[in-house]
Amino acid sequence: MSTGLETTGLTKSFGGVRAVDGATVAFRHGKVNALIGPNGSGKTTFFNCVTGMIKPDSGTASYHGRDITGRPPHRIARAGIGRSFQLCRIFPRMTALENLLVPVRSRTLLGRLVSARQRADLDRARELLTRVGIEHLADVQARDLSYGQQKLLELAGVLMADPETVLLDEPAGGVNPALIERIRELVRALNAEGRTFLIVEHNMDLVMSLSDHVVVFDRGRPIAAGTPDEVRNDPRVLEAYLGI
Ligand SMILES: Nc1ncnc2c1ncn2[C@@H]1O[C@H](COP(=O)(O)OP(=O)(O)OP(=O)(O)O)[C@@H](O)[C@H]1O
Repeated sequence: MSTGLETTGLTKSFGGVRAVDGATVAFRHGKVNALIGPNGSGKTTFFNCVTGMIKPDSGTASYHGRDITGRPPHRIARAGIGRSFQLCRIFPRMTALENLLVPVRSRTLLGRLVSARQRADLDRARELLTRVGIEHLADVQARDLSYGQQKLLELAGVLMADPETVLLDEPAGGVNPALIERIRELVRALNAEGRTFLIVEHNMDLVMSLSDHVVVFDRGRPIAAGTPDEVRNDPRVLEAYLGI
């Protein structure tokens, strides 16, 4: 079993609240992993710690055995981890296509000057819009896309950097059933091509149908991990969710 992203004793407090409390987790590399748990159990904070958005107070995060604890987001991205956000991060007045090109272009000055590179980026952006099924919306301003379409655009944006591991924060939240189905198929296909996924999601149907490995958080730390069937039948998980 190959491990990519791992944490040991990861901890982050906000004031008196231990949002992440000594979390030791190993995700399965090459697989679809899900991180689930009740509201406020620390999933997003955990995500933010491993992607460099916030610095943990203590503990470590590593990727393929290399320490990434507290590294800035661009360094972690360069190591091969891409992420989406719970609330879409897009530029509303830019078109869908422009949204995919902005982060790439601004990455290096050289990149901006080399037209062959620009053409390659443009080709890739169009290819990814097609891949997520919104190529017909390439020239539409992002603010005029539906919320689900914006999420697909954000996924395309994450894929622009060609990350080996993709972290998705609530990809199905607020998205209509048809687009949830598309997201499910996309994750399956991208995973079959070798991409690892780590998904924070409340939609249990999506989690259970998509994941190889599910980690359940409660009060800032994992309380169970295993296949969907294993966690579904775990009394600790039922207790955390239902308080029984
Ligand atoms: N920036 C912050 N300042 C203060 N408290 C925070 C901050 N971010 C998170 N928290 C608190 O940390 C705890 C964990 O929150 P977090 O958002 O990580 O949980 P979550 O599992 O992602 O929740 P949800 O499923 O509702 O998105 C909560 O009690 C939350 O109120």
